[in-house]
Amino acid sequence: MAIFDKMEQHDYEQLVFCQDKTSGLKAIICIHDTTLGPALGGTRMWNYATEEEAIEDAIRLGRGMTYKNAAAGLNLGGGKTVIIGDPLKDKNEEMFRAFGRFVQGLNGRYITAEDVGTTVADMDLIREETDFVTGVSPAFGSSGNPSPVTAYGVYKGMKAGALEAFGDDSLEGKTVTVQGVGNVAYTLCKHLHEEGAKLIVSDINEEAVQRAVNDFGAVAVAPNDIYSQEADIFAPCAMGAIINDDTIPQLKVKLVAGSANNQLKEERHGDELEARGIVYTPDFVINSGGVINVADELYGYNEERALKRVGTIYDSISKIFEISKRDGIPSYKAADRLAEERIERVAKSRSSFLRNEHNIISRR
Ligand SMILES: NC(=O)c1ccc[n+]([C@@H]2O[C@H](COP(=O)([O-])OP(=O)(O)OC[C@H]3O[C@@H](n4cnc5c(N)ncnc54)[C@H](O)[C@@H]3O)[C@@H](O)[C@H]2O)c1
Ligand SMILES: CC(C)C[C@H](N)C(=O)O
Repeated sequence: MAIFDKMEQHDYEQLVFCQDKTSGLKAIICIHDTTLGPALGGTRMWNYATEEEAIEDAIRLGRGMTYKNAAAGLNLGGGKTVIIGDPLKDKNEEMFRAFGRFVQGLNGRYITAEDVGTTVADMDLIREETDFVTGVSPAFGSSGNPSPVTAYGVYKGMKAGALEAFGDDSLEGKTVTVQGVGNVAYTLCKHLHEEGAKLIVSDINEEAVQRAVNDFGAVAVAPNDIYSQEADIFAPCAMGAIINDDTIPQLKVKLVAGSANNQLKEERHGDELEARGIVYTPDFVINSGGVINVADELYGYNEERALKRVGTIYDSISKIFEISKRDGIPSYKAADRLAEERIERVAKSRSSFLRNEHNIISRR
């Protein structure tokens, strides 16, 4: 793998490889772009089959955070970490503390939080070693687990998507297929159930499926059968690249709206959804509730302020559909444009300020 070629392709700033023999830590921190501010993005722990797969995930996710933070109007750049290992078997205290020391070594260029496979308890361990972590226990004045807030944002964004797809933003009576009923999707299912939606769920974890069946009357299907269900909305809430050549022809829905990062395997899959008349709510906009919530900690966490801002995901998704129609481009491109234009504007205006400008870290 030609790593510098890859970094050059999408203009990545920095990849940091972190190794600690005692704890077994093998982590890759990707800092994609810090034009808007320090790179904020979660830490994913996953049992990657190869190191190449881990690097690929880190860089795709890191770039996604640049776009997410920019589109959300945050003064933050984008980055992400992947830790190679099984989150159910390989975690230990020393691992997260060693990771925290690596984060501290970056002196604020990167700020971490939760992602798939990591929890508030892991963030508390990281906090023992660094100031640059969010999503730690509320007892430390933090916002805690970002997942329920992400779910609230996805719910709001799904309603905006429903308005576009069905001409009405009510989800009552709609059938929603949910792929992966983990931390985010469990709360999403709760909102959908409360509004009167019917749920069809799949997960590779049988316990997670059972919980959704028991708590929300969801119908369970096998993981590979989730795409072909007769439904109105598909909510991908597990891993990325699930909108691809195999899955698109199976979809019978009119709307794709879920929390997973990097849902489109390639950009052309966004074009394909558009061509088939399936409305797509861009992933990094609809799932930005968690990062908006943890970013609020950098100003001294205020729940009311954070939730109010997360609620505006409805308007952001609607705005993307407007740009999409105005410019005659698919929604994923409209979202990219929104983020890229903001980064360009800020980069231009910054050139007229002094180097020690007002920034989020200096205000902590
Ligand atoms: N947690 C957040 O605040 C947040 C914020 C933004 C985006 N996201 C993204 O949302 C997605 C879900 O995050 P989460 O925090 O809920 O993670 P999670 O690990 O709690 O949940 C993911 C669930 O997906 C299941 N899963 C994995 N592969 C599957 C497959 N092939 N088919 C069906 N189920 C499968 C897992 O068993 C798990 O239950 C991830 O892509 C994550 O990056 C999360
Ligand atoms: C900063 C975190 C809340 C990041 C989150 N896992 C996301 O992908 O947005």
